[in-house]
Amino acid sequence: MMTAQGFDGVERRGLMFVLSSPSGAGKTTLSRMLLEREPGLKMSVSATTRPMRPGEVAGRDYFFVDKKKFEKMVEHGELLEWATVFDNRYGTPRAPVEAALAVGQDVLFDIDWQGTQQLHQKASADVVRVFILPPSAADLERRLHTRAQDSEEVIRGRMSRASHELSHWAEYDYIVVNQNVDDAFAEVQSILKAERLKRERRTGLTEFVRGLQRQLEK
Ligand SMILES: Nc1ncnc2c1ncn2[C@@H]1O[C@H](COP(=O)(O)OP(=O)(O)OP(=O)(O)O)[C@@H](O)[C@H]1O
Ligand SMILES: Nc1nc2c(ncn2[C@@H]2O[C@H](COP(=O)(O)O)[C@@H](O)[C@H]2O)c(=O)[nH]1
Repeated sequence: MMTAQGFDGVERRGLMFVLSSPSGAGKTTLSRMLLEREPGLKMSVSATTRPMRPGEVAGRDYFFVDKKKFEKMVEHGELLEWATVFDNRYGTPRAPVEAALAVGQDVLFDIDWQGTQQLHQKASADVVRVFILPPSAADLERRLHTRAQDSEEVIRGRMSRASHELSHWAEYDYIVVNQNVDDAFAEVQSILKAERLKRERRTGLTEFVRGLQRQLEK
């Protein structure tokens, strides 16, 4: 049983908090804000076969591996989920996620709809799925350009896939439109806080309430 200590001292199961969106809608930005401001949350660092972008750090942003190494990870069952996205392979290393949940941390994922489906099939009760929408197609394209980390060709490819990515919005528990980043962050943070309080994952509630009753009946 994977349990976490809630901030109020009531034990609960750790949760897997997933952000998905079309490329450029703001998952990485919102993830960084969450990690800075939410204690008890750990980022799942994915493995990928895509080339490193300027400014990215191996082991922090991704584990950059070649195709052969990725295939070995799949073969050995080292990935909790994996998918091909924009012609590259991406996958979630299993061990760090299980280790974090075991010591009572929640885990944050920036993964696509295919990975989200796989996680949900494996552990639906512990997965919270949030889909981030851009306010408009023009904003999405502008954001991919201002990020200035991908070639024109890559940006065109991502824009042409955006509509297909969007088509999976209804598979998610929550939808956040990222117009103003502070507003979107506040919404995502509220979702996390509320999900942490859900009765079903607060395994220590029965004991906590019994304790209260004992005190009241003295
Ligand atoms: N609300 C916002 N308003 C304006 N710019 C934003 C907003 N949110 C994020 N951005 C900017 O948009 C760009 C893309 O954001 P980000 O890298 O977070 O997207 P992403 O969804 O993680 O993309 P990818 O899936 O390609 O990794 C970044 O330059 C980021 O600073
Ligand atoms: N199924 C998975 N999808 C992943 C994983 N890590 C990242 N992603 C998604 O890939 C695209 C592109 O990411 P980028 O960093 O190249 O812009 C984006 O939608 C990510 O959410 C993963 O481990 N599994």
